[in-house]
Amino acid sequence: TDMENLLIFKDSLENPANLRNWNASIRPCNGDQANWMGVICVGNKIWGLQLENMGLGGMVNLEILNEMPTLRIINLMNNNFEGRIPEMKKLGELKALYLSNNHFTGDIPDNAFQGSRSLKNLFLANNGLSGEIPSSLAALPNLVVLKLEGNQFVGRIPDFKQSVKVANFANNELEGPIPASLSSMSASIFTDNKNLCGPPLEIKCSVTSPPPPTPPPTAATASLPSPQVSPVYKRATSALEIALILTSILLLLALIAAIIFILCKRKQKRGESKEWDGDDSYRLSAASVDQDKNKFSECGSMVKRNVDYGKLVFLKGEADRFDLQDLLKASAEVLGSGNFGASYKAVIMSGEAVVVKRYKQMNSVGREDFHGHMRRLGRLNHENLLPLEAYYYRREEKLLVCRFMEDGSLASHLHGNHSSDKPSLDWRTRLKIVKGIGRGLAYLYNELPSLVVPHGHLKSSNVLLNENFEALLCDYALRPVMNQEQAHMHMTAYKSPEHAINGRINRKTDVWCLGILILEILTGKFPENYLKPSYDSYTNLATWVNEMVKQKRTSELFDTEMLGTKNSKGGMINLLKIGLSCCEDDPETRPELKEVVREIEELKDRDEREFSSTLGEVNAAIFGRKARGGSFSSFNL
Ligand SMILES: Nc1ncnc2c1ncn2[C@@H]1O[C@H](COP(=O)(O)OP(=O)(O)OP(=O)(O)O)[C@@H](O)[C@H]1O
Repeated sequence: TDMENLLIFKDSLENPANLRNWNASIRPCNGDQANWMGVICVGNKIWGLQLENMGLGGMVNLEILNEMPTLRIINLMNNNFEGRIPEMKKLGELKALYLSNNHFTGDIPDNAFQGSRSLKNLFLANNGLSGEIPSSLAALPNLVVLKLEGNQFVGRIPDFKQSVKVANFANNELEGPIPASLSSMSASIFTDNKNLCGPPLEIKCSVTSPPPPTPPPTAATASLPSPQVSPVYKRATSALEIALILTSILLLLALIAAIIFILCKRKQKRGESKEWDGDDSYRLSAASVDQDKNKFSECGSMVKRNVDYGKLVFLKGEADRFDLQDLLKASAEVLGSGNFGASYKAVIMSGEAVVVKRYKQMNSVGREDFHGHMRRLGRLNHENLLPLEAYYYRREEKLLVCRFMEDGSLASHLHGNHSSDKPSLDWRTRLKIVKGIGRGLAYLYNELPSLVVPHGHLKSSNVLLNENFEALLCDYALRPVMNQEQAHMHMTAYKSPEHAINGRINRKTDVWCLGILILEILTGKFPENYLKPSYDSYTNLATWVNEMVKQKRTSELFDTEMLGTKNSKGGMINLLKIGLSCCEDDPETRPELKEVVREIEELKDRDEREFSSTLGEVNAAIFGRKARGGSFSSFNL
């Protein structure tokens, strides 16, 4: 059984301390819930192994995994596994094999991947693999991502017939012409090899003579440590060049000293006045904050005793309704400590309730650019956006203020406890919310065309609801001012497959977030539960939905707490298809946001079509679309 196989696998490990709960007394899966660490379950079947970064090692018995035909993902990255890569050809349905950053060695048999017809992602980077790249890889029909960098592969790169989207062959000992199918890729993925030639490299291949040696690096790459930098080139660094470098360093030091001097002078001029020299057009002046008086205790910690600080900057052109002191005096309630800092509900003297969000990691732009961006956000005006009312700037910390929404977030409605006061959202309301989200997003795309991800952090806790269940997006367009590292770690956009695979986000990334949100709204499942600690593109809510559809369990997908679904299944299925199309791994096959919003607008809450008649079609649509190239229009029933 799978359980026995996994126990054999565990026994072969040197240090399985992290797999303590793998024992015969508990079943690995309980439905979709995993009882065993690192096991992904779908319907009591072991669907994946997510054992990244677990300190596992040794010459493990990977062959045993071949006996588990339900496996779709094997992720053993960042461990200390040794030995040879097993032949995985028995696992015809395996979609992703992640073995990068281990100590696997030896040749891979040429036919090792014969029959791995579903394999999409293969990560073998940074091991000690040698021999030729197996030609069976080049014939895999669905391969999309191939990472082979940092090994000792020799010989030629086989001619990949399929359309591999992301690949890396760098840092091996490969030689010969780069196959035409890979010639449009970036040259950087072929760097540091023995003797590769042909496009995209600028080295021409010669048929008669051996390929020319690697040329000396260009100025742009000269400073990078590279084993390919020729010793001749190194010697060519003349005394004159060294002298030039030294002179530049001296000039730079002089410049820094001058800047420090000017800054000190300026500070002296300001004297003891701690007035914040903000943007005059916003009449920013200092306001003394007496911390002892504040009841806003948590937030009070943001200010130091007896220091003057700037005022809140109001963005809506109205007279300042309250100031920082009012906020500090207000009774405050912690709404949550989000990923970027805590959020508070503060009720000020007038009885008005506002939300104050503290951000400590919002320093990616200087003061002027920050003000500029806030003003830009302040100009936005749409019924599906929660307006940013005011902000407060300090280098170490920013506060963003908006209206408190009594009716809470979409997340609390979907995942909170329901009562007669707060019943579960019915289908009609869910569709209305989706339409509102779509309109809000489309507006952001129109108004902020220069942003790669106009929202960037779309998720159900950032969709608030008013008393009529209209959706209002919040926390939008903050990416440009957020610290890179924080953004990468916490913003929803950075959980997209494109970011997981090649570290990039793009204009379709918000579409992916919208897709996941639609699936969350329909299934009632919380997407974070489907993101494993070591996120990869194959473990998200969409993967689970796709799997359920494949198993013909579509009727089980929908949130059982969703009321008012009678005579509406056609619309629900159509929305499910739209959601799944937004979650295509490959951004190019995802529809444009405009197109998605148009499709959503066309949905009706009453769709008389019979559920059963659409079920077969959704299966066909989901599994046929890849073969048809993923066109959105292929979803039309
Ligand atoms: N204006 C608002 N009115 C009512 N509730 C709000 C408002 N803004 C945020 N909330 C709720 O307050 C809670 C905390 O929000 P916060 O933005 O700090 O964190 P988050 O959305 O959970 O995560 P993240 O930090 O990633 O944005 C969330 O449940 C959110 O839905």
